[in-house]
Amino acid sequence: MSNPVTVSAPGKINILFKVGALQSDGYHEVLSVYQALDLREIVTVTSSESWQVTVSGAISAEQIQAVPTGEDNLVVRAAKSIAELAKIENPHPVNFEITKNVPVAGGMGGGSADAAAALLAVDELWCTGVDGEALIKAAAELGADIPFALLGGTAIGVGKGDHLESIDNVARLHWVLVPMDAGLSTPRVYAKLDEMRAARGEDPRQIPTPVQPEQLIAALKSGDAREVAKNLHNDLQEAAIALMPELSITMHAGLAAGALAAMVSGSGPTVAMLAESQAAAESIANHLAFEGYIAIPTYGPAKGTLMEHN
Ligand SMILES: C[C@@](CO)(OP(=O)(O)O)[C@H](O)COP(=O)(O)OP(=O)(O)OC[C@H]1O[C@@H](n2ccc(N)nc2=O)[C@H](O)[C@@H]1O
Ligand SMILES: Nc1ncnc2c1ncn2[C@@H]1O[C@H](COP(=O)(O)OP(=O)(O)O)[C@@H](O)[C@H]1O
Repeated sequence: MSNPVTVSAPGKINILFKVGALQSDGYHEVLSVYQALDLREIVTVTSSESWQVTVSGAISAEQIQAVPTGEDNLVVRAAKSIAELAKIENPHPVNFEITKNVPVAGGMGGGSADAAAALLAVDELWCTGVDGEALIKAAAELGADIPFALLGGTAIGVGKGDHLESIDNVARLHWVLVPMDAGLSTPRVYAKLDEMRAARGEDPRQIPTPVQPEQLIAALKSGDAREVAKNLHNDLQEAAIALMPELSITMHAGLAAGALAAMVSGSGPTVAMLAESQAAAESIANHLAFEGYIAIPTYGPAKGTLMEHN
């Protein structure tokens, strides 16, 4: 029996998210400025008699129950893609213990982080030696956000969000995250955006390719959170708010509590609020908690997928 392997991977926010044209495969061309956050998922893998997934963590019991524990969990699919890459016909079953710190179905890539951690952990457990490029390709096939969960830091993603270029020397940003009780389905939010675009006479298949956000990149390097705040934008936000109107109330509560800006994270419904400093993030989180919100202060950029001390 081999020793357990533990790997951690970060949740993310999209500091900027532009949605271009709907493609024939049902995906949209996007431009995403991702930032990995210091909120990490931890996945421990052990050889087992059968495939098993257990989920625990700092998030609510309802959220934990929303995570599938069968073959449809991304960690099991990740292991099977490693087996395929390494040409292992009858892979030895794996027990996965997932410790979640990222809100579920919140637009923060928690499932993608679990998958990224599982790819690395199973690769190590089975000693397959699948190399970096093959691993990244397998990641992209499992989900558009998984290559970024492997990479971490701050990066621009184009294509489906999976063609990545790191942005170096990004100053630390302090965020407050407010998860909602219910989740939003990613495909549903994209479909709602297409519907809203069509209703105002835009053809969702003819949206121009998003341009490089030079001003945002300069602001990220300058360390001026106020400049970053001016350049936050998420094309999916209007669709997420249309599906869950109370998001506007949460965003206003964040601004009233002192946030420089508030936006829906990715496909939502988590709201990400940018703070001027760590002290400001803690103060905003305290104000919001007093009003009954769950509010999590954190920061980015954080490291990508990492082996923990095994
Ligand atoms: C919106 C974003 C922003 O980072 O993530 P979340 O905020 O949900 O975490 C991503 O684009 C989601 O990435 P991810 O959740 O990995 O997507 P996938 O599993 O590959 O795809 C789920 C579904 O989302 C839609 N999808 C995803 C990516 C993309 N570029 N265009 C799309 O239209 C498709 O309907 C697809 O079937
Ligand atoms: N390991 C996993 N963790 C969370 N969700 C998972 C996992 N595997 C599959 N899922 C499914 O993926 C959906 C999206 O979850 P998640 O990645 O947390 O959110 P988002 O795509 O909004 O960032 C969930 O509703 C859940 O059913």
